[in-house]
Amino acid sequence: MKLKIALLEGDGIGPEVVAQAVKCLQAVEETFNHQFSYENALIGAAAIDKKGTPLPNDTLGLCKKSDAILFGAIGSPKYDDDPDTQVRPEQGLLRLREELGLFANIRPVKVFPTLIDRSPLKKEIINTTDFIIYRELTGGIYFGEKKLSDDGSVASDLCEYSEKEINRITHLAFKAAKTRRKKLTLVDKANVLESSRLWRRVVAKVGESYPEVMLDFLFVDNAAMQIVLNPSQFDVILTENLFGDILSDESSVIGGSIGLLPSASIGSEYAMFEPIHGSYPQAEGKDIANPIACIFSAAMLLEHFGLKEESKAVIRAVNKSLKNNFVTPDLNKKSKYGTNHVGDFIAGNIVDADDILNLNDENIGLGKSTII
Ligand SMILES: NC(=O)c1ccc[n+]([C@@H]2O[C@H](COP(=O)([O-])OP(=O)(O)OC[C@H]3O[C@@H](n4cnc5c(N)ncnc54)[C@H](O)[C@@H]3O)[C@@H](O)[C@H]2O)c1
Ligand SMILES: CC(C)[C@H](C(=O)O)[C@@H](O)C(=O)O
Ligand SMILES: [Mg+2]
Repeated sequence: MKLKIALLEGDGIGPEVVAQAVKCLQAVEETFNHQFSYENALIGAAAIDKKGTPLPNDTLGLCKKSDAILFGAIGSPKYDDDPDTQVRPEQGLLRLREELGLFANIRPVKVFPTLIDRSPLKKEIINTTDFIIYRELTGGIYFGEKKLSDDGSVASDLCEYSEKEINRITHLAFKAAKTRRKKLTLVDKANVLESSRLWRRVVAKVGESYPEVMLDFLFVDNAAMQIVLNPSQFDVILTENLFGDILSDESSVIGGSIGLLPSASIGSEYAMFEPIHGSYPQAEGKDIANPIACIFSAAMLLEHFGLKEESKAVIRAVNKSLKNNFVTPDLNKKSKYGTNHVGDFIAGNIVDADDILNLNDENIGLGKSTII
């Protein structure tokens, strides 16, 4: 297959983790005889520094003419520490999601058996965790009107949702639940927020078309507790933009590191693949960032294009690195392996299943049916 992939490395550890994911994609090309082409473009603080804007037009243009986008991370302390700055790296990512209509952000959360002792949570609580968060990505408080009074003493961010926005992601989440354990939990704050009450009405209505899926509702404060108390109760979590952002970082604790969690941002025309973590500026240039979230994002990219064996081969190679303790320091403080070594190991172990004897593939995958 031929694929044109836009690489948006961004800031901080972004370029380092994207480089490892590209090594893996190149290994997939060789092993499975595909032809992927890669083109880089600027985004975030790197784009502000060079072009004065966090999403230059040529970056957006490249994304629109590519088959898929692989994104690293954006953000820099230079902007985080200055609340008065008008131009911020994060605006680049948000505008990109909006311009490309990437309304569904799919974040699988799974515990890898080899890492079970790395989690700060007890083994018996986390060992059967396998859920997936469907986070609405182009609406809500992120995109509502922002106001600051003239004297700067009052500020507001509007949280607005339309039936249409809720409908389209809800259908995707129900379809995913149908192929999994057939349970969908809507996380909201319907006891307080009008927008959450609209979510409940719309989701309940859409649910009538998916009678085989059990639908339940959870308030977000309770959900934040349940995720660490009893994560295996969840199958598909559907939620709005801000709640999904927060709950997914929380969920990453279950698996042992945020450096493991990938995501796919999907719309009706475009698809982008992005780790859930940020630019981790403290680690920039130190060769310590975990590249697996970005490598798994590349695996989701492959799965998105129906390259299932290829995606599995990447995940199998990651599993091998975890099993052999070939990991970055976030997973083992004493580890002497860095971002590059781990990336090389994983890329070097991407093989076609046909070439493996006694293949035990039971535990391969980022969980049940991550992409639909
Ligand atoms: N999608 C994105 O690009 C994205 C996501 C979140 C935050 N950000 C931005 O990133 C910057 C830093 O934000 P932050 O510190 O709140 O979040 P962060 O995700 O960058 O880092 C938080 C912590 O998570 C851990 N971590 C993150 N990525 C890791 C990796 N690959 N390997 C090992 N450990 C990892 C580190 O302990 C780190 O201190 C900010 O400017 C923020 O706006 C960007
Ligand atoms: C950087 C920020 C805009 C972004 C978000 O809040 O969506 C990040 O936290 C994420 O999870 O991708
Ligand atoms: Mg986030």
